[in-house]
Amino acid sequence: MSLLFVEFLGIVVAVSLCILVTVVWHFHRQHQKYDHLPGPPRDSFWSGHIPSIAKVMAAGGIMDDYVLETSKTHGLFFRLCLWNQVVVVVLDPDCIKDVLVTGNHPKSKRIYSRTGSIFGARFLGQGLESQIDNKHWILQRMHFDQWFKPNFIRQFASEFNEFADCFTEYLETYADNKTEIHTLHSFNKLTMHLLYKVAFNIDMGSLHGENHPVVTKMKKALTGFAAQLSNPLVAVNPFKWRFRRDVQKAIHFVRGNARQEMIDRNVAKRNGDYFPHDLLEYIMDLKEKYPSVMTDDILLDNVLTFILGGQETSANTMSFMLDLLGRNPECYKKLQREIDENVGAVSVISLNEIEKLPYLDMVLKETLRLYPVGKGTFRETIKDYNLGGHLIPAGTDMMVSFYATSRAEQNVRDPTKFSPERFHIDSSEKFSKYASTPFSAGPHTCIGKKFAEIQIKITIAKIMQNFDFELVTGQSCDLADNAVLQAKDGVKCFFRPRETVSAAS
Ligand code: HEM
Repeated sequence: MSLLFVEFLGIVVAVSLCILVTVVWHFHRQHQKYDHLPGPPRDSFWSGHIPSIAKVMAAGGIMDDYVLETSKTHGLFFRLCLWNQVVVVVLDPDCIKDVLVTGNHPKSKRIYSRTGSIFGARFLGQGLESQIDNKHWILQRMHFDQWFKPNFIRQFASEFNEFADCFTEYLETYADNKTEIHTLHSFNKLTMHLLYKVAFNIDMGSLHGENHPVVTKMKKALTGFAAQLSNPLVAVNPFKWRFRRDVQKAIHFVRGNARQEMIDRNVAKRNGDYFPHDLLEYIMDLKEKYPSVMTDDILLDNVLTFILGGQETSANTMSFMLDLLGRNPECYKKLQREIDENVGAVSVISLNEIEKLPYLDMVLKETLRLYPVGKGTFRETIKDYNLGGHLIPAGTDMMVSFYATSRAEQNVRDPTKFSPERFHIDSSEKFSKYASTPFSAGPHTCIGKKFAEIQIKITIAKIMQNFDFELVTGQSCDLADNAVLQAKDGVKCFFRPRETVSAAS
C-alpha cells in the first residue's frame, strides 16, 4: 500500500468520524431539549419512535393509532421522536384550544412547505392550505371567506340537489340488491363533478362510464401528494422515477386545464356571456381588484386547493357514514324515519328542510368524530412556550391528532361506540367541544365546512329517500392513510329501491 493511499484513507476515516460525532451530538442535543417532557422511551437513538409506528402500520393501522395507544399509558400530552425531529402530541381539549385558537401559533413550516409542490412540480403552491407566510395567508383567507359564507353557499342548493339526483339515477342502474357498489369510488366521482360544476361551472359529463381526463389526472396527482407526505424517500428513490414523472405530468395537465378555463372565462366575459356567481368568477374579480396579491399562479394554487380540500374529504365522509349506518341498524332506521317524516318524497330538498333533520346532523358529527377524515394538523411554537404547564422550546412542531383526540377514553365516554345521540343538545354526556374538531378550529378552521355539510346532508338524505342498502359482508374495517383517512375496502354496498316513501307530515 503506498503512503499516499494510507494518508488518504486516514483523512477519509477522520472526516467520517467528525461527521458521525457531529450528527450524534446534534441528535443528543435535540433529545436533551425535550427530555423534560413526558413520553414513551425511544426505540432507538437514531430513529426514535419510528420502529413502533412502523409496527402499528404493518399491522394495518395508521400513525394516529399509535398516538392513541400511547395516550393510554402516557396521557394526553407527550413527545414523539421521528428521527432527530421531536413532535409534541397534544390531545388534551384545553391544550388544543390553546394550540389552535388562543395561542396564535402559525402552521408548521416543516410540514406545510412540503405541500406546495410534489416532486418539484408546483401543486398547491402558495394557496390557503400551504401558505406559510401568515400575512399573505390572512389576505387570501379574508377574500375567500366571503365566498364560503353560509348565506352565499345557500344559493347553490339547487346544484347540490341536481347532483344528488344524478347520483341517485346512477345508483338506480345498479340497485338490484346483488351488484356491489364501491361507494368510495362513486362518491369520489360525484364530489369531483360537483366541485367543478359549483365552483367553476364546468360540466364533467355523466357519472357513468369512463372518468373525465381531469378526474384521472387529479387522482394521479393526489396519489403523488399522499406518497410525498407519508414517505419523503419516494422523492429520491431511483426505482420510483416513472411514478414521479407520471405525477409531474398529471399536475401539469391539471394546472394547464385550470389555466385554460380561466382564459376561456375571460374571453366569454368580454363577449358578454352570462355566468353564475361561481368561485371562478369570484376569483377572477379578486384578480382585477388586487392584482399584486392575487396573481395568476396564486389563483391557480387556490383552485387546486379547493378541489383537493373538498373532494376526497366529503367523499370519504359519506362512505364512512354508510358504513356506520350499515353496521348500526337502529341508527339507520331512526335516520330513515326522520327523513320520511320531515322530508318525505319531495324532489328538491331545501336548506330549510335540511334544518329539520337534527338526527342527520348528529349522525354526521358522530361519523366525523370516529373518522375525522382530515386526521390532524400541526402548529409551530415561535418562542419558548408554556402549554398546560410544560415548557416547549421555540421552533417545535405541535401535532393535534383529531382522530386520537376524539377516540381517547379520557375525552369521550365509550369512544369506539357509534352513538349519534351523544351530540343531542340534551344529552347527559358532556364533553369539551375541543374533544371533537374534525374541521379544525381557530383561524385555520376549514373554510369549506358549510359547503361540505350541505353537500353531504342533501346527498345522504336523497340516498335514504330512494334506497335501502346493506354492506357487502366480509369487508374489513381497516383504514388507509392517503393524505386523508380512507376505508381500505371502500365501503361496498348492495342497494335496492325503497318500496314506499311516506309523505312528509
Ligand atoms: C367533510 C369534509 C371536510 C373536512 C372533514 C375538512 C377538514 C379540514 C380540516 C381539518 C382543515 C384544517 C387543516 C389544518 O389545520 O391544517 C381544513 C382546511 C381547509 N379546508 Fe376542509 N374539510 C372538508 C371539506 C372541505 C371543502 C368542501 C372545502 C372546499 C370546497 C375545503 C377546503 C379547505 C381549505 C381551503 C382549507 C385550508 C384553510 C386555511 O388554512 O385557511 N374543505 N379542512
